[in-house]
Amino acid sequence: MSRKAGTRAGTVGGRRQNGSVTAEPRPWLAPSATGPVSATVRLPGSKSMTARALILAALADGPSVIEAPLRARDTVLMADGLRALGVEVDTTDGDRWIVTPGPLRGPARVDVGLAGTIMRFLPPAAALAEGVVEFDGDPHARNRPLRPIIEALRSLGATIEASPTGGLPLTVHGSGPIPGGETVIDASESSQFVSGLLLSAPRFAKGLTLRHEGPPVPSAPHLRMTTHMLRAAGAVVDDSVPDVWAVEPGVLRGRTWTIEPDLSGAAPFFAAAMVTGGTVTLAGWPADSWQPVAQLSEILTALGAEVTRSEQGLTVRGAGALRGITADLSEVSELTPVVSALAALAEGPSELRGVAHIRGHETDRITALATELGKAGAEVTEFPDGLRIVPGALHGTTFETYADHRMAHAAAVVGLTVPGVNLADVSCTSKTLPEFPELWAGLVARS
Ligand SMILES: O=C(O)C1=C[C@@H](OP(=O)(O)O)[C@@H](O)[C@H](O)C1
Ligand SMILES: C=C(OP(=O)(O)O)C(=O)O
Repeated sequence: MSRKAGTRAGTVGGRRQNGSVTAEPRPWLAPSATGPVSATVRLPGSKSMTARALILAALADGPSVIEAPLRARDTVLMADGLRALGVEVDTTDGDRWIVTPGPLRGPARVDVGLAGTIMRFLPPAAALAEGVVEFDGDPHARNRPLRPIIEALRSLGATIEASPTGGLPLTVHGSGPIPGGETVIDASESSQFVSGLLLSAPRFAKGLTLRHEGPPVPSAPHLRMTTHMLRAAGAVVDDSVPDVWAVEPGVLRGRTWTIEPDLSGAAPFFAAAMVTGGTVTLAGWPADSWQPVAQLSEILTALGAEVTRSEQGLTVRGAGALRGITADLSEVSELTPVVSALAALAEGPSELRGVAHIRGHETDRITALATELGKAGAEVTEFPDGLRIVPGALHGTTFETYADHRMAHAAAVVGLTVPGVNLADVSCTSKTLPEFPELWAGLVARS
């Protein structure tokens, strides 16, 4: 599995649906392992880092290069959205994207697909443009929370028409950079509200002082990724006061971004080592990462894995049976589906809490996991903010994926040791790793 092959095979094609491009449903039988899986995997770049690099490059004072980007539906649609706004994004070389900023302008139409990063990171950039910019996406994208960031943008000077629910479809009426200044937001439904505002804030006339008020903001490591990358682009950011972020108005510098392999995308591959008692190494892992590797290691270790870092990369070794865990996953909520799959295969019960907001992810992940793992034979109780999972004698089933890539990853993990797990549609993996079915089959073939 070369990183090159991984980045090259990205496809985003398919039938048009509600103005968006989605793939044809693709039923898929999850392959079962015949023994321990032992492999070194090379995965494409982080979705979150690629999205941030694209925005920061588009708002910079000169060209930028994005090395080892993720080429998947979320990042391809982000690049398309920036192009629609007047930014040149050359993706001809899949390993080295070149972004050349230009004056941001409408009229433009942006298809957000089902990407939280696009629907929350691009409207603030559109508020810097001259002209009308329209946003819409997949049917479920209209249900994902957006109101708090739209209201914050309005209070900072933007003119935005939104649907009656406060979300998509929406239209930004731009007349050049908005004033910016101070505002308050409740970002408990998504850290991306904060990240989206901060990324464009250096270009607001007065910068931004943003204060969060409400239940805790989830996904703290993603907020740190945002402030790290802003500073790396030359922005002056103060996050010394909890729940307050101040960004000075100023110039963002064009630069070379090197994107780390996607840690969340690696989670199912690590899970494969754990479920089969094998070893999986993620190659190309940097010594100093901007992704939440400490949190991932802690959770996988609690479940019974051994996690080590070496020159070869980040290695997860299945060290025998899986243990049930009690964990607060709020910092790494996007891992909930794969961790739930591991919990369903563990020796004892697990309780995963602190993730109420994942009901607003690609699907309501709490209900979806309860339903599908329940169908496979686990005893699952839903809480408003999580799940209790009691493993049972699991059996094959048709596993719905709800257009959610991470539901597909969870099903694939269960299928390693449970024959007959049929995914109703694996095409949703194109969101962040279009080559997932082939990479997974190659991995399992090595068991
Ligand atoms: O900023 C980002 O790149 C992300 C932040 C998180 O969003 P939430 O805070 O909505 O969970 C995470 O779950 C998502 O996959 C990516
Ligand atoms: C929550 C996720 O994505 P998004 O960026 O669309 O919110 C995810 O990838 O798990």
